[in-house]
Amino acid sequence: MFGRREPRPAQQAPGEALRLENVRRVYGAEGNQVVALDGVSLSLPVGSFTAVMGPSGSGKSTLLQCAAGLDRPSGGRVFVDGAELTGDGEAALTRFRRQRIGFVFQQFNLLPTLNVMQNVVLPLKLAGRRVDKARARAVLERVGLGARLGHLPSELSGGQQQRVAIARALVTEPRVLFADEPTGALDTRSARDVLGLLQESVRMFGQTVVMVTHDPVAAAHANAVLYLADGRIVGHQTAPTAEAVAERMTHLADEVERQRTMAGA
Ligand SMILES: Nc1ncnc2c1ncn2[C@@H]1O[C@H](COP(=O)(O)OP(=O)(O)OP(=O)(O)O)[C@@H](O)[C@H]1O
Repeated sequence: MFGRREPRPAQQAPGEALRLENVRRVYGAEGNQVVALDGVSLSLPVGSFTAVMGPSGSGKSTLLQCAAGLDRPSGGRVFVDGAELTGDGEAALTRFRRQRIGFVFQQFNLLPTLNVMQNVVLPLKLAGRRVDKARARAVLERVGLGARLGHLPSELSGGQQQRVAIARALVTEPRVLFADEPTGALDTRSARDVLGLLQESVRMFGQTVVMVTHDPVAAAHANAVLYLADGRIVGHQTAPTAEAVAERMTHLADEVERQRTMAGA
């Protein structure tokens, strides 16, 4: 449970980057509750690239936020690289996040008054870590922005801004990189670049990536797809193709609709 004070020994299998045990998230007060996650358990190996898909409202963002320590589950446990996201209050959770988690948002979330280099080294500063500018520059070169270090976010395209956001997440060498609709605000070509970068970080650097997406083409860049419906994992697919993902999503939407109709009948 969150709120546990005693550190616990690692519960995970070797090579496991992320583990969720029966995670629940219930929003709202008694009598007016929404069950966003209804007992989700999963285990993802180091170096895996997983896409999370499901109909709107199925709990994808909630899953990502709970796994990344941005939100607290109502029940269940989350382990990142063997360590439990313990709940000694917000400060401990924030520290955990800064040390172990990278997060990429749909809307980039760069600080507008800081230039590219300053944005990228910010997480190191916040974590009280040594700011290694040479390393930050190397990461920015890797994402193709080595020549834009002094530019403000407003001077970059959406795709470039997202690549800065990815560099900012990678510079801390996170155990898991979470991305919530990272290509949702991008044109097709920029989206392809960003997905290529995520793939490269997995293939070349053994990064573990978990990405929420609505787009079957984006999901096909992952090694596996997890399907959510009504807060539960209802399917898993390896080596996905865009066509297979689109077909599965169509069936899933039909099935959810059918079950909701039956529940309301
Ligand atoms: N802060 C909140 N308060 C109350 N209910 C919430 C809150 N956040 C999410 N929910 C509800 O929890 C459920 C899951 O939401 P979530 O945003 O995780 O779904 P999603 O699959 O990411 O949806 P989408 O694809 O539309 O972004 C939904 O029914 C949503 O209305």
